[in-house]
Amino acid sequence: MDEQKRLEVLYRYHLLDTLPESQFDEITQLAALVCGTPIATITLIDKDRQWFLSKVGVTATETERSISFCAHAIRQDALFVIPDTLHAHGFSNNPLVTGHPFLRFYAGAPLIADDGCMLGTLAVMDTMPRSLTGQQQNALMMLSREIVARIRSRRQLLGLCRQIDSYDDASGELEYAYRHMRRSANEVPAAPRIDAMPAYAAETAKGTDLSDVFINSIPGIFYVFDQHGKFLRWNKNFEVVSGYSSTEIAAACPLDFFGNPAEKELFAEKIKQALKEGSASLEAALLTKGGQSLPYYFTGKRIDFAGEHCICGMGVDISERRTSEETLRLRNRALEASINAIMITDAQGMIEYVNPAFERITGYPLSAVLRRHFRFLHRNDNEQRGMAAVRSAYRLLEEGHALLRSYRRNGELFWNDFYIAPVANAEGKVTHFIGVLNDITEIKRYEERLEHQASYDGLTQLVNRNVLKDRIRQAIASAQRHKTGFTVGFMDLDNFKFINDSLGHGVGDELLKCVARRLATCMRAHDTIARYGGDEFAFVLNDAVNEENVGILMDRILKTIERPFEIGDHRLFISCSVGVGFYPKDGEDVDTLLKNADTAMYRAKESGRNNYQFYVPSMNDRVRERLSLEAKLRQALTNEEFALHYQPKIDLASGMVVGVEALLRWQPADGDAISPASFIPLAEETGLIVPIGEWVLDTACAHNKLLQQSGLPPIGVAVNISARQFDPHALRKSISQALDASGLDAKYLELELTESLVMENPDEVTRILHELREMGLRLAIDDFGTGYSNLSQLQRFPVDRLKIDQSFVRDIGADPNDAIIARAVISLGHSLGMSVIAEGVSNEEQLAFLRANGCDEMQGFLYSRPLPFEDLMGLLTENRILA
Ligand SMILES: Nc1nc2c(ncn2[C@@H]2O[C@@H]3COP(=O)(O)O[C@H]4[C@@H](O)[C@H](n5cnc6c(=O)[nH]c(N)nc65)O[C@@H]4COP(=O)(O)O[C@H]3[C@H]2O)c(=O)[nH]1
Repeated sequence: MDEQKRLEVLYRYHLLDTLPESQFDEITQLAALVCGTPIATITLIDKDRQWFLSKVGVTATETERSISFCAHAIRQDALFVIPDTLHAHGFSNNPLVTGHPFLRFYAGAPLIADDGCMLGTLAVMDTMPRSLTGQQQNALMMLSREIVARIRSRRQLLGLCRQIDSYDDASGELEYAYRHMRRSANEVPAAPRIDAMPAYAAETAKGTDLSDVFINSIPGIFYVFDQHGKFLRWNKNFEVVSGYSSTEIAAACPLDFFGNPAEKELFAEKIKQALKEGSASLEAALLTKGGQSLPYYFTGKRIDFAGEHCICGMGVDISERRTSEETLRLRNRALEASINAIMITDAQGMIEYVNPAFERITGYPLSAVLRRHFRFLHRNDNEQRGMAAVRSAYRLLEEGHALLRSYRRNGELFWNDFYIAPVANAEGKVTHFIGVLNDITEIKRYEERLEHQASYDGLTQLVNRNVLKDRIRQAIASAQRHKTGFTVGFMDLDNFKFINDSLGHGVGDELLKCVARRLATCMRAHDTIARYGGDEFAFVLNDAVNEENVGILMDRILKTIERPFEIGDHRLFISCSVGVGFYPKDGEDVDTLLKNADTAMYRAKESGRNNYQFYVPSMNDRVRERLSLEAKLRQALTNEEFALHYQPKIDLASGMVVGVEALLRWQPADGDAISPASFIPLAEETGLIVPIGEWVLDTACAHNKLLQQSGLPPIGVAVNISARQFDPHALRKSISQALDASGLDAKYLELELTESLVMENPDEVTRILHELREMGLRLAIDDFGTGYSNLSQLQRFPVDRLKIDQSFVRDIGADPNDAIIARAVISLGHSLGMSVIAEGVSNEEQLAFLRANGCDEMQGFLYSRPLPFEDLMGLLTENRILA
């Protein structure tokens, strides 16, 4: 129907701008009562305004049509409900929502005239979001039809009045009818008094008062009682629920229906309040005839009925509400007590609630986040990956989960394991989302730590061997793609074990860290350096295939590592050996490349350490040899393949043998004798030098004691100690054991330490040498002149003897420099209070030079080669004097 036609119909009813009529007010009061709302109106929709034919809880008589909810409701012939205006499209900004009376709930039942024309609505409204039960909705629709029925009869009455007005000769009967009808149509009806009667006996009220049909359709109990507490009307339900008959109710007073004295008193007060203020409500237990207490919500309004103030009231069974309130209370409590942060947003993501855990985790209290979009938690980090899942959940109204970087109020990042789920209303429409925020920052950090531990070396923070292998794999793939190559290097620190053993693991660890840092300074950002294990490092140089350039880099590494390290009070000197392999020349897979670089590194060690070697295939032959030698060496001790030979030391002044040097010989059972120069370095590298060294000490001490026991004059025996044996604790122990077992006096045992060993870490060595001296031993520095002795350090060493290296002795006659050095060593030793011995003396010329320059002792082929023990005994017995 078009609007013009609708307005014509509306105007024909002559309803607009009329005086209030109690027959309509009664219905609005009932509507408010039935639906439990503070506001109810009968609204007629005029051209530009809505006009209230009757109203409860509203002061205005009309508003503009543009802001009217009813203007929307009349567009449909069913009940029009807005559960929450703030979430209803097109209503959240309505001035009646944002301003007084702040409407949050609206339900309007259309007033449909006979010809289908919409006159307006019967509407109930509330300032809280809510819904209506099915029964309440039915009641509202029924009341709206009742209004239309009354409008219709009102119109008929008005028509009749007009007809009667036109008949001057109206009869007295008609006159009476006219007056009566006029009252009904336009004036407050003179409702006949209803005396104490059963509900269905109040015939006089029918037609002009509430219809029995309506009363009995009201959910819950309904009653009207006068100021004296006398029941005038009630519905059938009241009788059913209370268990009392209509006669009993008629004889009862309202307070009889309460068992609890406090509630009785309260109800009496509420009656007074309703009579005085117009309305009152309360929750109390209704006592049935059977003695049952039923939780009920009572509302009562003052009405003028039967010529006096009465209370028209309803009672609704709230057992279910109580249960759901209890459930709600529990749920609320769970929300409040939850350790997870929980937030409730509307369907657009605007926050409506957050629990205390939310404030604890994010630092934001409820007041700071209310009506803000929850995305503020992600600050500028809104484009992170997890946000797509969250947005899609909101868009598709479904559950979602994402790991998000969220930010606390203080700006700190936290990892948010975020779950959201949609919440639908009674009609199945999604109105809200509930979000659970789990702060998993600690777990995430732990995972990162684990990940880091799985990839990085905890000490140096370099990547570990697993990552190194991955990087090599990547480098191979890239080199294959781009037809290029790269370099793999293996680096091992020389004599690291000595530092670790003598200075402790703390110093050793610090040194490794410093080495890692220095190594990093030599590399480019896209190269990889890894700690391979122990004192081994490995690296991958991407794109580096040129031997010359790589050689320059290797030199730089050697020089960098050579520089002294200041660790605590220690100034440490260390060198390294590096092996290098190129892809694809030296291996096309990870393992081969690493193996060959490792082989080259061993070659560098064999070549005197502190150098680098590029891999060449022949190195593998050497490695194979070395491996087989190592296998044999491991068996040599148990197979008793070692022997000691002794080379006499001669006092140059007397020409007499004053001592011997023990030199190790290895005669494998199934092959030729192997020179110590070949197997001692291998024994050092493999650690076998330790048990072998113990055997040497034991044997040398035992032999020397045997010499003394055979009646020969006591002489000293010198034993070589290599760097790997120089673990102070183990060394002291094996020396004590050897002396104890043999019974040899410590003063007859001399230890020969190489100059390089002594000078590498002079502070530490000085301390150990003092300890050894305290045991009564004698100490000598072997191969003197080959290292770079620091004279001030030398002075501090508690050493008895310097041994001029045989390389200087060999060419004394031929090379003037060697003669100068030999002479310098002699005078240096003497000036420091040490005796000086020359080794490798093989001819008279050398002997003459040494004598002429005041050297104290000599040893060498000139007098005797190293001899098996039995031969030594023969030589000493012979007592041959050096001429
Ligand atoms: N050309 C020549 N050589 C002479 C002459 N007089 C002695 N020699 C050799 O010079 C080396 C001296 O020993 P070293 O410098 O301590 O050098 C030793 C020492 O560093 C090491 N070594 C030998 N035995 C042991 C041992 O029991 N323990 C440890 N740690 N090292 C040992 O092996 C190295 C080599 O020992 P050897 O082969 O026995 O070689 C010995 C000896 O046989 C000579 O007049 N002319």
